[in-house]
Amino acid sequence: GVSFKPNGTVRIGVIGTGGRGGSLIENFSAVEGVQITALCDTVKDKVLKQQAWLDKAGKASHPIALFHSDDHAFENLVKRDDVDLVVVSTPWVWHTRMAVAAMKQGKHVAVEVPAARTIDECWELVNTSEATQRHCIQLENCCYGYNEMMVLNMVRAGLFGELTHGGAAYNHDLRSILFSAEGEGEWRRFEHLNRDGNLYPTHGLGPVAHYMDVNRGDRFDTLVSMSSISASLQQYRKEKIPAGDPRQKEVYKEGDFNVSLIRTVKGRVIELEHNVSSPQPYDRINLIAGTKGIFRDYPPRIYFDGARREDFETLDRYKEKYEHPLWKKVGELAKELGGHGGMDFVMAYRLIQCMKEGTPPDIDVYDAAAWSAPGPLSEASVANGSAPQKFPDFTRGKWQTRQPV
Ligand SMILES: NC(=O)c1ccc[n+]([C@@H]2O[C@H](COP(=O)([O-])OP(=O)(O)OC[C@H]3O[C@@H](n4cnc5c(N)ncnc54)[C@H](O)[C@@H]3O)[C@@H](O)[C@H]2O)c1
Repeated sequence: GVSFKPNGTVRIGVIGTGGRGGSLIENFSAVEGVQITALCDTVKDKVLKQQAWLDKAGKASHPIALFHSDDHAFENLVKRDDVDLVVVSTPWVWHTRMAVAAMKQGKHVAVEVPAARTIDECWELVNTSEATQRHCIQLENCCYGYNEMMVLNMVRAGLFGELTHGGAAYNHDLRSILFSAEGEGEWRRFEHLNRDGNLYPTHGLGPVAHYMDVNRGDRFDTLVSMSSISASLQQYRKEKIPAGDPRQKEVYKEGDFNVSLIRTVKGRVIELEHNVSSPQPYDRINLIAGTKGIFRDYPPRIYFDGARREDFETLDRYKEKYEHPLWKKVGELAKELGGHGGMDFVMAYRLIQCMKEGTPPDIDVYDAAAWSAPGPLSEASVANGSAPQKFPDFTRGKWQTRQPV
């Protein structure tokens, strides 16, 4: 809830200029009043490629500082006095370290998902953000999707009545990406070697947490989790990767399908799934239900108590009234730019709006910690026969008085 000095121009330093970093650079630099002033990656060519893109797009009228000497070059980027906001888009093991370094140098930081991989890292983010009074924003773009924002509006208008349960997932067939020779294939498959749980909880969970005012009137309390056997990556590898390839020797601990149940302090329940290994269509579930109705996504459909028909209907007849004002305002440009159907630009636009006005962001360090925590908590539950795990109260009691987004 900490406001800060408004920024006329928001000067951004980006750490990690790979696939996602490039897309974030494109979306942030499309927002008026943004300057990308510094770029960092361990691969020099990736930094140069982004610099060339900014140059060609006419967005490099100011000098851009480049860092690519080694794994710790980011420590020099975060020290610069021409950076207001640091964006972190690196492999997961680096997220917390980089976010903490940025805040300690007086910068707000926007970090890719998940912001943390362990409960200790979650606390490190919270403690550092509180001590430095700098914001740690988790870049959860799915909170800015068209359906998610419209449904949030409908929840606020009371259409679903008292909320009782939700559903969330990251079900995405990443097999070819996990075995690719570049990009995420260089690091993401390794997360499957020694971990078994929900490795990527925030895309599905963030929007449901917003519907339920988690950390702002309610709070995640307990989690139980179960994982299936690990089979699909081995099968895929057998079919697609040459016999002598060293990857044939890898042993994957991560089960193909992980399912967790989260109970909130107010007694609501969220079912949370993770599956990046099986052949399947993309699905974040995105379900919210209450005493008056239910919405579920993929495909989007809605049902309200008292409807004459017994089946779900589409969202169409609700769009005029409930389309979110942010989508009304920048939706056309967002769709033109295209990142994940436009949600990436809406997120960038909204975050820059907060940075310009000096107002607290929609997703703060308490959300970053609570939405990332199902990663380590599900691992602990799976390792202990699905035993319940308690969420720490990262807000230290403030969830009871914090106002909804
Ligand atoms: N929100 C979304 O929709 C979305 C989509 C894709 C990826 N992501 C997230 O974005 C992050 C990056 O993913 P990606 O797909 O771009 O992966 P990537 O492998 O393409 O990019 C990561 C980059 O980080 C660089 N890097 C690694 N260690 C570094 C260090 N110490 N200092 C500086 N740079 C370093 C790598 O060289 C690489 O260029 C991940 O956390 C991923 O989960 C989010």
